[in-house]
Amino acid sequence: MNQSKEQRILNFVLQNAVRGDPHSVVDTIDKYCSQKEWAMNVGDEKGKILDKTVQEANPSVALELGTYCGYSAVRISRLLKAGARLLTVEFNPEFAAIAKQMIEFAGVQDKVKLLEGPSEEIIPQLKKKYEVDTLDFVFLDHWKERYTPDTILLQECNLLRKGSVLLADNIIFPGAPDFVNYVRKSPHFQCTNYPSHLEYMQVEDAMEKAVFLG
Ligand SMILES: Cc1ncccc1-c1cc(O)c2nc[nH]c(=O)c2c1
Ligand SMILES: [Mg+2]
Repeated sequence: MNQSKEQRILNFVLQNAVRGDPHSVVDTIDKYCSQKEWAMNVGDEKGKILDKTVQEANPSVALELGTYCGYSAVRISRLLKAGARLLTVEFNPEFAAIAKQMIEFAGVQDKVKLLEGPSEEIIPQLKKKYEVDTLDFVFLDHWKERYTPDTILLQECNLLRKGSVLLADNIIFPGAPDFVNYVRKSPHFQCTNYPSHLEYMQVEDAMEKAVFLG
């Protein structure tokens, strides 16, 4: 039966990237998705905003909602200090299987824990089952309808501390207007907007950073 787009992306990486080199995996996915088949990786332009935000936060424990093929999990984990870890959540089992192989090929499997299931089920398990105290950084890149409920759930589960950094993708396209309204109106968040473009396209998009104030 014919391959999925995600399997074709993985195969291209396995054949063209350097095993154990996260930079080459990220660059190779960008090459494939800009030249051959579009895919919803955060991409290099927004990826540079992600990089700067991660470096600034310098997290010990980071959470990603929406793993997809593992592009941003590899991109984030290559910036983590020794001993720091990334938990990444993926609902779609096909995507999770691809991402697992992508993460292992990149050689970042010791920094990244891939959790398969719905974010609303996994978030309440983070403290007890995954030994998380609080989260230093959260990348929201799963489904726009879940951005606000999951941000509220993170607070209800006491997973945020003063200074925890949330960064959300796709604020303009596909768009997450309720999330933007929620964090910008909330006295508990200090927000910054980063205009950019949809990955691999000349369509406008943006990222929103929301720092938890406690
Ligand atoms: C799929 C798609 N088609 C046209 C325009 C944008 C998208 C798109 C782009 C993204 O970066 C996404 N990130 C996380 N989750 C998504 O569902 C998603 C969808
Ligand atoms: Mg996205």
